[in-house]
Amino acid sequence: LIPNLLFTTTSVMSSLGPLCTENFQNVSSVGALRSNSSNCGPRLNEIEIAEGRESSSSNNCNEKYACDRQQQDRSGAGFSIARTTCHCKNQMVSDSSHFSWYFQHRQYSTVNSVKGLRDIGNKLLRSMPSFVNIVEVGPRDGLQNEKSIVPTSVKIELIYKLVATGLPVVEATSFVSPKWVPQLADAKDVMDAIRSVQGVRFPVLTPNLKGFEAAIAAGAKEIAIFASASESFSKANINCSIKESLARYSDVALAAKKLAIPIRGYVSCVVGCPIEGAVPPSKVAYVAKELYDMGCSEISLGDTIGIGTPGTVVPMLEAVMAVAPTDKLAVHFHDTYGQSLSNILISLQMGISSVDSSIAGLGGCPYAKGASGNVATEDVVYMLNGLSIKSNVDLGRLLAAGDFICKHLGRKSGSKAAVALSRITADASKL
Ligand SMILES: CC(C)(COP(=O)([O-])OP(=O)([O-])OC[C@H]1O[C@@H](n2cnc3c(N)ncnc32)[C@H](O)[C@@H]1OP(=O)([O-])[O-])[C@@H](O)C(=O)NCCC(=O)NCCSC(=O)C[C@@](C)(O)CC(=O)[O-]
Repeated sequence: LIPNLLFTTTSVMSSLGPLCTENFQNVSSVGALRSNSSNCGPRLNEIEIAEGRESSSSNNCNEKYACDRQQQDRSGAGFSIARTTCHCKNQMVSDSSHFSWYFQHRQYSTVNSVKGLRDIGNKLLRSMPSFVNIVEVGPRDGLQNEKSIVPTSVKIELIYKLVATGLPVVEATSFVSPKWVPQLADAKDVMDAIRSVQGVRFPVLTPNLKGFEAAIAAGAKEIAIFASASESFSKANINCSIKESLARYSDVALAAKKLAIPIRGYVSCVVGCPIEGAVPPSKVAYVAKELYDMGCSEISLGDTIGIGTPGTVVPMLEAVMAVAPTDKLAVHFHDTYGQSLSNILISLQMGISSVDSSIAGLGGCPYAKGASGNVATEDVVYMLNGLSIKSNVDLGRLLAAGDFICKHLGRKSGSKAAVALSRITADASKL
């Protein structure tokens, strides 16, 4: 391996200006765009490979960088990697506020500059939050649709691995009818195993008082209730009308309040329903307001079948923001049409700072035929890092968690970032 080798992964933002390397087709980092002035370094948010060395933070490394561009490589899948050899007195630059990870004895880190982002004269980017709270839904939403029952021990290990990434919230399981969702029939055992884990919130889904009581008995400290903006989906998912569901949830909310248990509320089918088609924003706003008035501390807006685009998400968010405070809202996108990251980006631009996602893009609702997985947590973190938005989640550890569950399920990761990063690592090991 060549020492001091720097790899840069990038995604298209070419309209923001030329880079110091010719024909750079992809640039993922706003910071990188800013920093790529004529002297070529240091790039911000680059993925660095510094074999066997600790990355160190250095503010004055900029002047000490000598940057010899070597070549641009194009892998089979059209993914381009610019290979650049950089020499820096203090070795690779790393911002300790960003992630680093270890893989095959090399250290990877992204370098990013919050200041860089602030300096950007682009009001769309400036309007975004500086921190995003990621709600990991993999162990629940991700696994609930799996045909073969995943052993409880695997679910527990997955949760431990997710906790180790720094994720602040991991939706652990559901206390729903095992006749409806057999995969999560082991909810009590999962909760037993994570009872003593501190510092992470583990909300669980409760569809009624029976589920609430079981969840509390199992040690749940936070619950989630889930209504729909579509009548037909409400019937298919929880066997009652929207009105009946809200009455049920009102009882659950009351019981939760008595125990000071925080409640997360979901609205599903926020842009479309697998049975009814388009769902008007006013219906979403109605259900969101009901949940807000019940005392939900956060309301997650779910594009259950992943058909939304920024064109449909914006009016939906506008309608909901008119009835509930923006800081109480989260977004929950499935990636059926590959729109989830653009939908998240526009949501961030509208002031949302809480995003649901699922490790390796696992997921799908058993009662929403054809819906694909949730947006992958790895992809969300990769994008946030590129935007200099903190999440305190370690991408390397996420990759390990995704790898673990994908191996168990015997399938490829649904995260594009995870697949691409594993390819880079494979390339690097050949050098
Ligand atoms: C709501 C019910 C229970 C109504 O189901 P039901 O059949 O109308 O309920 P029931 O009261 O007639 O009870 C039927 C049986 O279930 C039992 N039961 C009843 N409640 C519970 C409970 N809590 N826990 C365990 N068992 C329960 C109950 O005791 C009874 O058992 P039996 O007497 O026949 O032996 C059912 O429809 C259900 O569990 N649905 C959950 C479906 C589900 O989990 N779907 C996936 C959620 S994903 C989602 O909603 C979208 C989201 C959140 O991810 C966001 C997005 O992507 O948009």
